[in-house]
Amino acid sequence: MNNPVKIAIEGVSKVYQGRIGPVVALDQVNLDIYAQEFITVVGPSGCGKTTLLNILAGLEEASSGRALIDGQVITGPSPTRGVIFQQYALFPWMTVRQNVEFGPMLQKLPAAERRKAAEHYLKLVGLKGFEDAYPKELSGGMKQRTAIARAYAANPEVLLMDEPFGAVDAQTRVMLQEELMATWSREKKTVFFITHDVEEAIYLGSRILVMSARPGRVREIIPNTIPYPRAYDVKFTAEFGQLKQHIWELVYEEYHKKQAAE
Ligand SMILES: Nc1ncnc2c1ncn2[C@@H]1O[C@H](COP(=O)(O)OP(=O)(O)OP(=O)(O)O)[C@@H](O)[C@H]1O
Repeated sequence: MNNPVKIAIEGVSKVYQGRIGPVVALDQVNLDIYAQEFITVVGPSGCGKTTLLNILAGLEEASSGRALIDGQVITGPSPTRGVIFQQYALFPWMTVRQNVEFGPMLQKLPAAERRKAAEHYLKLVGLKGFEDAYPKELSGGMKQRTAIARAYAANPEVLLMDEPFGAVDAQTRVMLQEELMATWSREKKTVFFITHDVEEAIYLGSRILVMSARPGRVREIIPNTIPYPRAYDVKFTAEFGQLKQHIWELVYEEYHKKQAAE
């Protein structure tokens, strides 16, 4: 890839002091993520995916090693890095529009521009007409769409997504995947996207990071050369099938290592 390195993960390890002793969540993870890449991350449960994302978000500190963004060590959260979790974190006392305008408001954008940004992204995620609803009046999928619109509207350079579509129904999930890919193609953000779903990882990712069972290490990084924009039926091609088989085998192997260790 010719783009500059946007995020550098250099020898990152993380040890938690659990009640039954130390837990090594990450062990010497090294990875360069280039500007405008779409990295998807898969690996067995507990292999440290969320821990790695939290370190990139600046929500947790590495025990050793370091993570850098644009050459600067990450020391805390920043509006240039938008985080989307599986459980939509919306402000319940704000309407959909107010939630989406929150980032632009922090950035002190004039009211008219904030409104324009909110309208644009709410339309994009299919929530036009629900601007004045409160989160409690929305379905799970709609809440997650609001969370996504909110993250986009803050216009971050990097999107850190932790199983963002894990809690929505299958049809909504497909729509959100397509919308995310379209937004990424248009706005060329750098995306770090965790998923349990191997198909989703291949459909979206320009590279797929497979992590080993705990302690989390880089097991393999698989380039995905299927050209963008990818239509949904790309999933039925031979190239997709081969990637799927390879990644499944890796994940399956790691899953069994995890079972054997427990
Ligand atoms: N705050 C904490 N204190 C102690 N141990 C923790 C803490 N957070 C995570 N861990 C442990 O670190 C390991 C990695 O957790 P993490 O949530 O990063 O994994 P994950 O790959 O995201 O898992 P999943 O796919 O199930 O979401 C797990 O063994 C977990 O129990």
